Amino acid sequence: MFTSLRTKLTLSMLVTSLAAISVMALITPWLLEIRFEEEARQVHFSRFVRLIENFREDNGQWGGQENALLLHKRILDSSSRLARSPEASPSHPGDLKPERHPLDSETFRYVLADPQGFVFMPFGDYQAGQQLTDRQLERSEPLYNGDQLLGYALGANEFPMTEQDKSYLMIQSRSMLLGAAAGLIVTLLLSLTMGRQLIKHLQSLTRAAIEMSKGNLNQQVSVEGKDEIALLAREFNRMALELNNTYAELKASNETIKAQAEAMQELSLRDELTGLHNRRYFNQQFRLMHHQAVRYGENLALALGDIDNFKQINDRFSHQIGDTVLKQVAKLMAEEIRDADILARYGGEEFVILLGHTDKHQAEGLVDRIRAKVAAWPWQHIHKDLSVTISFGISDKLDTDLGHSMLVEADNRLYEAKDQGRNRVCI
Ligand SMILES: Nc1nc2c(ncn2[C@@H]2O[C@H](COP(=O)(O)OP(=O)(O)OP(=O)(O)O)[C@@H](O)[C@H]2O)c(=O)[nH]1
Repeated sequence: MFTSLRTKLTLSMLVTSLAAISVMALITPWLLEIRFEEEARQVHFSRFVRLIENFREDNGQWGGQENALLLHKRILDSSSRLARSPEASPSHPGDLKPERHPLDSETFRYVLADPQGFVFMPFGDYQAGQQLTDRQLERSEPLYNGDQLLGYALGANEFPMTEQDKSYLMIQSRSMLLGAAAGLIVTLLLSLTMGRQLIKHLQSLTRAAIEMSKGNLNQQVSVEGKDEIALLAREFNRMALELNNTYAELKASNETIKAQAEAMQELSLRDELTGLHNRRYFNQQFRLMHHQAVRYGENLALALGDIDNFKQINDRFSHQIGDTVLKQVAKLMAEEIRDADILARYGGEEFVILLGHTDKHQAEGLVDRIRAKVAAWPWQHIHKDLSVTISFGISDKLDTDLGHSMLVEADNRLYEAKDQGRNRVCI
C-alpha cells in the first residue's frame, strides 16, 4: 500500500504522536482534577482550621452543640460575604485567602467531633452526638491548640468544585491540549526533516546498488556520522571497492587468457619454420572458399608448389641450408600474393596458394611470377653452389566434393611440371 520508506516513517511518527497526544488528552484532565481536588481539600482545611482558631479566640471555648451552631452561623455569614464580594472569584485554589474569602458553605464539608470522637457539628449522614468509629477517626484530621487536642475534623469524600474551579480546570485542560497540538506539529516537522536525512542516505545507497547491478561497479557513497546507516554505507563502499578491484583483476586475467588462447590458436594454425599458415588452416579456409565459390558460381584457383630436388639440397648442402631455403621461398611467395589470397605450407617442401575470384589462367600469371622470382633469387648468398627452383600445378576445377577434385587435379598438374623438367607451371 505505502511503498516509500519515507511515507512509512512519516506515518509511523504521526500515529505515534497522535497516540501519545490522545493518551495525554485522556489522562491529563483526570490527573489535573485529582490533583486539583487534593489541593483544594488542603486549602479548605487550612482555612477551616484558621476559622476555628478565630472562633476559639473570639469565644474562648470550643466543642458542644451551642458552639457548633455559632460556628455554623459564622460559616454561613462568611459565605454570603463571599457571594457579595467582587473579589471573591478565585481563579486558583492557591488564591483562596481565608481572611478575605472565608469558607463557602457549598465547599464546607466537615464533620467536627470532640477529642472523644463524639460529633458535635454534623454534616451529611452524620448525626450530632454520634461517635466516630476508629476507621473514621483514622481518616479525620486532628485539630490542635498548641499541644492540646481540640477534636477531629472529618472531611467529606467529595469536595464539589466551584464554578471558578471548573472554569480554571477547563482552561488548564485546553492549554495543555493546545500545547500538545503544538508539540504534535513540531514532532511532525522534526520527523519530516530527520526522515528526509535518513532517506537521503538510503536513497544514495539504493542508487549505487542499482548501478552496481547494471555492471557499473565503481560506486562509492558518502558516509556521514557513526550510526547504522553510516556503518552500512562504509561497508558498502568497502565491498564495492573490493568487488571493483576483483572484477578489474578478473577482467585483466580474462583478457590475458583470451590473448593467450588467441595466440595459441594462431600458433596452432602457423608453420613454425616459415611463419606461413599451416595445412590445418589451409584446409579450413579451402573448405569455406570452395563452398562459397560453388554456391555463388565464383572462380577459385588452387596452386600447389613443390621445391625442385629439395632432397638433394638437403643432402648436398645440409639440412640447415634446406631450412633456410624453405624460409626464403616462403618469403618470396608471401611478397607476391594479395592479402585476400591464402598461402600455406602444405607439407615438407610443398606450398599451396588459394586464389579467390581467379581462374587458372589468371592464377598462372601470378604463380609464374613467383616461380621466376625463386629461380632468379641470388641463392649463392647462402651457398655459392646453391640454386633453387620451384614447380607448380594449378587447378580451378569446382565440384561438389569439398574441393577434392581440385586438389587432385592441381597435384596431377604438379607431377606434369616435374615430369616436364621442373621449374615450370602447369595448368
Ligand atoms: N630441410 C628440410 N627438409 C625437409 C623438410 N620437410 C621435408 N624435407 C625434405 O624434403 C625432401 C623432399 O624430397 P622428395 O619428396 O624426394 O622430393 P624432391 O627431392 O624435392 O624431388 P622433386 O619433388 O621430385 O623435385 C625430403 O628429403 C624431406 O626430408 C624441412 O622442413 N626441412
